[in-house]
Amino acid sequence: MAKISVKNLDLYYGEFKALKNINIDIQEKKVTALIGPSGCGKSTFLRTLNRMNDLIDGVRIEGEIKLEEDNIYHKDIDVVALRRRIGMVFQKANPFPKSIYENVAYGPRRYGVKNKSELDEIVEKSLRKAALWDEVKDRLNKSALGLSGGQQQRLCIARALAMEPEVLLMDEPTSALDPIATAKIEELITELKKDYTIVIVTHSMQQAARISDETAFFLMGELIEMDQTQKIFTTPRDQRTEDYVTGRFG
Ligand SMILES: Nc1ncnc2c1ncn2[C@@H]1O[C@H](COP(=O)(O)OP(=O)(O)OP(=O)(O)O)[C@@H](O)[C@H]1O
Repeated sequence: MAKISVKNLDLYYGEFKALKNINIDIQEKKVTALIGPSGCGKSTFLRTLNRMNDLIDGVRIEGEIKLEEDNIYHKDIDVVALRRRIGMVFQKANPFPKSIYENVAYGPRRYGVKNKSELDEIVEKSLRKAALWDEVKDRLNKSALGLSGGQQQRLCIARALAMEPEVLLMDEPTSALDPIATAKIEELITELKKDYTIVIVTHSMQQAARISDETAFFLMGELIEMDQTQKIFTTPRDQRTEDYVTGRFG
């Protein structure tokens, strides 16, 4: 089933057309990988899904994106509520300079959860889901900035999960991490897709092949091809996809 459905999407930065007539269905509770050479529009596309591009001056968007039945660019949509439903994790882990506990409790508290035991429960549940609880349970009140890079990234995932999103957007979440920390995040993503729909931008084709169910290949603002990951990496339909996944360009 399509969780997000994108129809005839164009995006302009001023005069520059960065996305050209994109049509994609993103499947519920699957991992969808976005791949393609630098500058092809992967991050721009990812950001259209929870309207993060709204924050950039001069951006114009045409076309339609639906989250289930809701048109997310409809003028009456509550963007804050939308971003609760579609959470995001960035390339560089960006914990707040606060305690581990406060990083996770921050969002729920802002949305009105005041009760301490309720917050404790959300914090524990989110950290467990992010496979971080065992490593931090004895130092919840220590600064998040004292964690390793990989732990910080899992904390950012826990912070996103605390908002109980339906979709998680990840923009190159492991590109700043070593292989062991990367493997942990990949394992976590595979676990999380049981409950969440995940869209991940990655520069690593090995990573896309390891963790995603569907892969979309972008080139110069166009979606060239999208299919089951295995198909994209073994028998793609388009010559340009084949050239890219076999390393002949990019
Ligand atoms: N804020 C912006 N203003 C103007 N142009 C932008 C802006 N952000 C991105 N672009 C342009 O849009 C195009 C797509 O950029 P985008 O960052 O989405 O590509 P990408 O595939 O994610 O690249 P990378 O893999 O290097 O992160 C590029 O030509 C880029 O220069």
